[in-house]
Amino acid sequence: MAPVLLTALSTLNYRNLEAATLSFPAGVSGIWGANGAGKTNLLEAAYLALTGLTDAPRLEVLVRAGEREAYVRADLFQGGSLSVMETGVGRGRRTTKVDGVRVRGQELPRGSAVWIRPEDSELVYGGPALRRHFLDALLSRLSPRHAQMLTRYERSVAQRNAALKSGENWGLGVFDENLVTLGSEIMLLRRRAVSRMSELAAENNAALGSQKFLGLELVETTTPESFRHDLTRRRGEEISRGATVVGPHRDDLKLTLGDFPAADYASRGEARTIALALRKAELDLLRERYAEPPILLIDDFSAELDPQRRQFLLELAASVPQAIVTGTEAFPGSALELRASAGRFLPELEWPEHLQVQSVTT
Ligand SMILES: Nc1ncnc2c1ncn2[C@@H]1O[C@H](COP(=O)(O)OP(=O)(O)OP(=O)(O)O)[C@@H](O)[C@H]1O
Repeated sequence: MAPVLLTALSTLNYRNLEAATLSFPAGVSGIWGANGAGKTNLLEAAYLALTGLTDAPRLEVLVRAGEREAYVRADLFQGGSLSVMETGVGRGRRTTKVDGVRVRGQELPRGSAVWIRPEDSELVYGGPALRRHFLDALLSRLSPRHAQMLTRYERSVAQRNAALKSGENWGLGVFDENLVTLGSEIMLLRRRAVSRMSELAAENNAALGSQKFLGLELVETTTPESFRHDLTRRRGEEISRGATVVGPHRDDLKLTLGDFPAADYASRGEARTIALALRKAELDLLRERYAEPPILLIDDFSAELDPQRRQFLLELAASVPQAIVTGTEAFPGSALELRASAGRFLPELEWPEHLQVQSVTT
């Protein structure tokens, strides 16, 4: 099967990026430049165009200050043909098109990219919500059914919480039915995925040179069998707190390193290794599911000072059909090298002479 490739990325009014279309070859594209040049923004734009996903707290932060709408377009070579995916975002709204036809965001090919970032360490140190989000975002990309269940479950929790807050407790039974049906299925899907993910993450952690075993465990607030009973049992507490206190929306993905919880005991370096092991597990699972490795986006390679993790990233980038890697220095072995400055990305030779880095002779 032909590999999945991002052949071109276009952006307009996207954060600090100058309106442009960049072409990418197969292999590794290295993008380097000073802090604040727009390297992360470029990968974020590529990830949004490819998957429809963004972690931005509000869509309008993606729009260049002073403008009303931003636009990203990915030309994707997949399954032997080219498709054009376009996303437009503005305050609280988004439109997505594939080959000119409007689609819902979930209909984009979600297995097409994995984004590795320095802030992934927060998966270890951050709260349960971050890990739940990691797990559910991945599961939603692996299974449209999970994505659908999750949306409906979250809506049910919100409605139930509103009823609990308003004191309209007579209707809770109807919400409970929905919650138990959807929540139980989510728990089962999560259990299956975590079981495979923990094998892969442990392997990757060892491949990264860690001597300690990385364990992943789903910590559930209830089970499919006892969900209904637990809702009834804790009704008094729920009414006084105005919130649904059991269910998959309160579960955690606990990480242990050796004998200890990683969140409390892992060093910065160990946390970075765990985060990389998790992201690589994400890539492995997407590759297993879609039979094709996703496009790999690696942000700020040069922040990685540890030789073993650097080597791991180098090999990982070389192992997939296409990777785009950013850093403050050139990435070894790139098929394409672009220099970033003030939202512009050009091959070194194409920079106007007065903007080129002067070599200093002593
Ligand atoms: N909506 C926006 N409009 C205009 N500029 C923005 C917007 N959002 C972010 N920026 C600016 O984009 C610039 C580039 O940010 P980016 O995170 O991409 O830099 P970077 O090259 O990855 O830097 P670093 O190496 O420090 O990670 C920042 O200076 C930021 O202020």
